[in-house]
Amino acid sequence: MRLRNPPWLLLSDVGPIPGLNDPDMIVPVADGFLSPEQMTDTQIGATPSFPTPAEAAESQSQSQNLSKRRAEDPTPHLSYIRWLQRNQFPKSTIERFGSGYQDYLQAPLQPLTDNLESITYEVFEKDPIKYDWYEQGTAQALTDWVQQRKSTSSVSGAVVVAVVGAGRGPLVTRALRASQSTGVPVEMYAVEKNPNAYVLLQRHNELNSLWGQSVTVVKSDMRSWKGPLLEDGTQGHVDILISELLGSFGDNELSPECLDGVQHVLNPTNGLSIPSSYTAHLTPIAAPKLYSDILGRSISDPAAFETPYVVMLHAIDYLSTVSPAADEATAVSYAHHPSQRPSYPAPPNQPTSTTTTATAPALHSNDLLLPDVQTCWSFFHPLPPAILTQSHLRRGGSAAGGGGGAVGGDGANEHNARFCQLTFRCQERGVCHGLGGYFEAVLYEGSGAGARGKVELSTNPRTMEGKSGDMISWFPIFFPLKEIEKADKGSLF
Ligand SMILES: C[S@@+](CC[C@H](N)C(=O)[O-])C[C@H]1O[C@@H](n2cnc3c(N)ncnc32)[C@H](O)[C@@H]1O
Repeated sequence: MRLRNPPWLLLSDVGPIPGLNDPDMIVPVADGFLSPEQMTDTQIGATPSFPTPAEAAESQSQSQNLSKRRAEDPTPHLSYIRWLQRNQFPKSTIERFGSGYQDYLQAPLQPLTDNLESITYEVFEKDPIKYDWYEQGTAQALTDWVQQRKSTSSVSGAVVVAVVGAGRGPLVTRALRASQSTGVPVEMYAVEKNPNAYVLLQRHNELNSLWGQSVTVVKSDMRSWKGPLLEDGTQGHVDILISELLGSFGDNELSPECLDGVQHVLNPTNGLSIPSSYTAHLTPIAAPKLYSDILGRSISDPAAFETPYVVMLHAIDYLSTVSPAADEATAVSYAHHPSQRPSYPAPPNQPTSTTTTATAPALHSNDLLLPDVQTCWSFFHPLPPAILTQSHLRRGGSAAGGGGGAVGGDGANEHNARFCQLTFRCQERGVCHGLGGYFEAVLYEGSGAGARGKVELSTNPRTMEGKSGDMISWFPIFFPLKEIEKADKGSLF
């Protein structure tokens, strides 16, 4: 009932529907039948208390003040189904935001190669969680900086902060707010290579009272930025580099490559990056709808199966699951789990006396299990200087490395190549059409006495609720398999 295209519901063995052809007997749509799309948020969000079918029929007839004939409700089954449809469980924020995007395959963004459009930034900026978390992480980092008495890279003593890949500037605003709320002064830089976004950054600097022309806006690829220009004409360092260059699978929008390229501006002793690390995660899924869509595309596009897709996974099944008991930490964060939902009353054909004590319909055993989402690999920033030195030696194919291979012409990026082998156990028979991919990121983790925990982002269905529930900026990624894999109960992938 909550699907984008709601299903037809066929009632069988319910007897004739009196007056089916009598227009007076037909319950109008507004009285009894609303598709999920027609419901308002309040209707969707109303907490259902689930009366018995008889109560549903009665309250409906009362509230609608129908004629006596209608009050008797010759079709309580229909009334009940309609009532259920009106009282569906609330949609999560991402379900509301992604309505219309379910199972819609999109090519991942390439913000390094392409310049994003203003509307794309506007969509990012609607995220109710991401920017708050960045502000919190930055505030913690600034507080720790002062408490740990670290020296700064500025003459004034202010902490030098640069937002690299600033877009239209929301992270700059959040960093300035963090400075304001913590009372730690900052010297602020905004670096952006997209000429359209650069113009907006300049405008913000002129018009936004919080920015107050205090931000140095730099139009540059971060990898060729030399760092803050000092009064004596030399180049200084940055204390905190803030970026948001993450793709649905963590590194797939080239965050590691960009941040490695700007690390030379970072304060070599105390400099830190927000985010400080990110990890990629996978789980095998059955996704027949996505598979047939990609199969269709492959007729005209031979690379259709070699392409990862960003997609709001919907009509899928997790093939490998684990019991919540095996993982209490993640079970706690699984607040929308079906087992925690209120129970529906018994179906209409049960006697009234038993419906009041009815229990929830039997859940499929898979409903009680969590997807087995495993970690593939991690990236950390800043990198140990020795790794970057090695990378520089490899650039251009020097004797110290070179050869290239799969990761680029000259081997300078070999330290960012990753592979992994994972084993998944299948609980039920199924067909694996591909892998669902997710990421987790640590924005900031305090250290030492008084540290206030990690500030993290996650799209991993196992941990998202606890780390950044309601975040909407990223849909999962889907890696299709060209040769689909049949799996038996208990088999291993
Ligand atoms: C995902 S957007 C994030 C924008 C903004 N920080 C936000 O959170 O709304 C990434 C931004 O980084 C910029 N970017 C990507 N690679 C870059 C590079 N090498 N140098 C400078 N900017 C870059 C893109 O143009 C884009 O504006």
